[in-house]
Amino acid sequence: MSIPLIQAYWDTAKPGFKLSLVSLLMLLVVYFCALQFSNLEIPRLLFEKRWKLPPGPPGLPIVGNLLQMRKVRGNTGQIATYLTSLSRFGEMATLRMGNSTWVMLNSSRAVQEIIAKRANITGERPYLPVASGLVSRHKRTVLRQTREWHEGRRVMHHLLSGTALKEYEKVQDSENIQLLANYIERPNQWYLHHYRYAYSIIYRIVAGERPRQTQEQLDDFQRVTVEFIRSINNSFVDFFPVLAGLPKLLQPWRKYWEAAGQDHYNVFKAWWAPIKHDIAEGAAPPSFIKDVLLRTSAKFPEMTKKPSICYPDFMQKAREEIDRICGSNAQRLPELRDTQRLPYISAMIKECLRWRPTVPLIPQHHLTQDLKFECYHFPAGTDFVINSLAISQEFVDAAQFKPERWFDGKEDSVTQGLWQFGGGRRICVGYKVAQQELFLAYSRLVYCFDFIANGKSDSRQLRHDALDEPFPVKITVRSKAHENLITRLAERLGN
Ligand code: HEM
Repeated sequence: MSIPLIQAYWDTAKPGFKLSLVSLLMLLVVYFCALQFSNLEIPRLLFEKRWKLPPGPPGLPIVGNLLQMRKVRGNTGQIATYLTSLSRFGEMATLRMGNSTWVMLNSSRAVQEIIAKRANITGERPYLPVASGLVSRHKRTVLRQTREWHEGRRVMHHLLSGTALKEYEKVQDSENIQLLANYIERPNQWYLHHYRYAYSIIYRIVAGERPRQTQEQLDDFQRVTVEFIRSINNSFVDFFPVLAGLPKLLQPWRKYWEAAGQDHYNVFKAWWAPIKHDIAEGAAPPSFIKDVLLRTSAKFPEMTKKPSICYPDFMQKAREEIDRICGSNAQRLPELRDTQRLPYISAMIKECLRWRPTVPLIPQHHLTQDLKFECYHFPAGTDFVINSLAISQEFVDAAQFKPERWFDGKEDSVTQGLWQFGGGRRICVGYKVAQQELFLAYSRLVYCFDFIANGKSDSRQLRHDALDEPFPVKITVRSKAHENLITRLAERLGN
């Protein structure tokens, strides 16, 4: 309704109606203020003198820096500029995000000190009524430390590391051969193949069998995963969680997010139903779900990331390294057991993750106790955010893509010197699986395919969460011998 219309309506309204409307509005304001006070945020701010936080950019009253962040959100180039610019305040910078206080960790040292060394008090997530509540029904594992989270995390850790990891090598190998075969059949749909590769591995680990979902179901799964990731820190309400305490009638946003949550639930339920049925019938293969998940609750893996674009010079160097081991005439594919002998490939993976971080804003780590650190004093409730974009600029010649910078004997560990997988108690539980996946994908794609740009693209706009092609690239198989190798292996697997 436009302002003149509201004015006209107001002028003709009966005085009794006006009075009740004004009273209602006043009641709402009082209610909102009471909620703010009971939330402990306001008392905390009133006694702010006790606390000493790092400096940060000025913001607006009430919303703080929220609008600045919202303006750049969704544009990888702009968000990179904004987040990188926060380094001008030092190793840490404070952002007021509505009711929340974000302390951005702009240096590797700060992350090491706050997130890794003090993991016991920085391992919680903030309360996000929309992303965690309405969209995820408090079930997604990236969120708060409920009893379910502890159990889920313990089980996933057991599942995704140690000796279990060795057992997945076969799964990763065969799904990777499928990826290569898909590249030969439909090279222009490369981005879809990567998604299938990542999710097939997780599905096989969890369900113990190859996925049997239709393309439509797969698309739905990808869509809800992307929607969930986009919902994190997206709604205004997540920055003013007290609003979630209003009577439901006064929460106009609720309907939209509840519908999204229901949709996500339906998609997951459709995936889960056939496995559940097989287990009930005793026909399910040995798997994680059969052995463990039924006793806890269904957990769904987070979206995995795709290998990034490779550049010709580095591609050439990497290829020469592989050729020395696998032969330039397609004698065999690189294997996980070759990792130690292919340090350039490992370094290239780390450099891709540093150069264009796939997770620009690592989800907040919520402080559960007051913390004195160096000259600062942080109140419990502060959110620490690993600013991976700022950290990626700490390197010499940071703008350059230089795999060699990682030659320190720890090239094959994606968590050494890199925070792309987070840290502390919340470190990505799947990073070892991801590392193996990335190694197989990078080494084999570099070995078997040629990549050239297929049109203009801005390398700062990689659109990692895009559902269509994130950047234009033309892909051709390196030689007939490489094609034959892939086809032969795919046939042998019956893929
Ligand atoms: C290139 C691939 C990947 C990247 C860059 C990545 C990155 C991340 C990051 C940054 C976090 C948050 C860490 C923090 O808050 O400190 C995270 C959490 C998580 N990741 Fe990954 N991840 C990847 C692959 C995977 C895979 C393959 C799996 C599963 C097999 C996985 C499962 C999880 C889970 C369950 C969490 C939530 C952990 C928690 O909050 O307790 N991720 N990941």
